[in-house]
Amino acid sequence: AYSKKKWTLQYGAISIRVTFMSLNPKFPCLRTDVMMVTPWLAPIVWDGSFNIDILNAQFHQRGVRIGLTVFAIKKYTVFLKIFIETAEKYFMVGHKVCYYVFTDRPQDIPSFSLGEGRTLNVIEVTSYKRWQDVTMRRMQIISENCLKRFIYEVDYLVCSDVDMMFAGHHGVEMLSDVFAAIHPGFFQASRKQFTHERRPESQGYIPEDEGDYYYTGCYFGGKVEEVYKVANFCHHAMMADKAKNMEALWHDESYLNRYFLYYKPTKLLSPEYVWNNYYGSPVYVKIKRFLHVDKDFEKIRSN
Ligand SMILES: CC(=O)N[C@H]1[C@@H](OP(=O)(O)OP(=O)(O)OC[C@H]2O[C@@H](n3ccc(=O)[nH]c3=O)[C@H](O)[C@@H]2O)O[C@H](CO)[C@H](O)[C@@H]1O
Ligand SMILES: [Mn+2]
Repeated sequence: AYSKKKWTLQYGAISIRVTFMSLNPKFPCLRTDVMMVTPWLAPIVWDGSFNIDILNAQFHQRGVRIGLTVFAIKKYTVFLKIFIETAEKYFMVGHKVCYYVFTDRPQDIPSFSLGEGRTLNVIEVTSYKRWQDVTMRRMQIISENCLKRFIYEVDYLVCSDVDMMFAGHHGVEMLSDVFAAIHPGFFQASRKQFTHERRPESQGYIPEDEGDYYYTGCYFGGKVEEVYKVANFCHHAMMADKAKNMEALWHDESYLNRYFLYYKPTKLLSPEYVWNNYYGSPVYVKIKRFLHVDKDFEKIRSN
């Protein structure tokens, strides 16, 4: 049942020919067309790389509680309905889930009928005039709530953009001490093409010859203690730049990438977990689990 095969692994511009013993086809937990592990041995989650029954049993045994944070500030409240409705269908089904909806318009949040073991908390926050500040200040609010609330209520946190809809399974295979998702526009890109912040004066700075992957700012998470460290770092980096009248190229996403360069994620999510139809349908992405909802930027970001 076992045979020797030659496979090619791709890491940025480097491709390596390797010989593997092929695994029992009944447990095909290996993909040979994509990179499945980082050079620091963190798994990269792709369809076909895990057995969900084993994982569910493990997480149920621990009675794990998962928080999902999402911000719906100003006009972005319109995205919430489809976000929550599709999360009910696909996000951590069968586990204990706590949604945390941060908004400046609590009266505009509809009520949802939720599955068993799932709750939704609406938390009122103040808004900012510039959309860039709205997106960046999420880090401050997340870090503060880690200490005030999340640490007492959940084990893991998943932090997401709201202009998204779930379209496929998002389960406990995602969870790890600290995880990040590869941005769908950059999983085949080389280091040179990553749109990191390149000004050395910025706290988001990543030198040209560094940077492992380009991570999206719209989806990350981990244990509450770890998410606290991520969010706290990003918020302080942003404030230090602000004091110098600077703002990193892609806002919170740039600071997040800087954090993960020196404090590597323990698990990576493939772009299946944050797809955007703008990038078409490459063969590697066999399932699009999470999709950007199209938006009229000018309309939705205007005050
Ligand atoms: C897929 C991806 O890489 N997403 C990132 C990208 O997103 P986008 O260009 O998709 O940014 P966006 O407009 O979705 O803003 C990020 C998030 O902030 C919240 N929001 C923003 C404005 C507002 O008026 N009200 C409000 O609630 C909302 O949760 C939204 O989803 O760039 C942003 C910063 O430039 C963030 O890093 C996003 O995470
Ligand atoms: Mn978004």
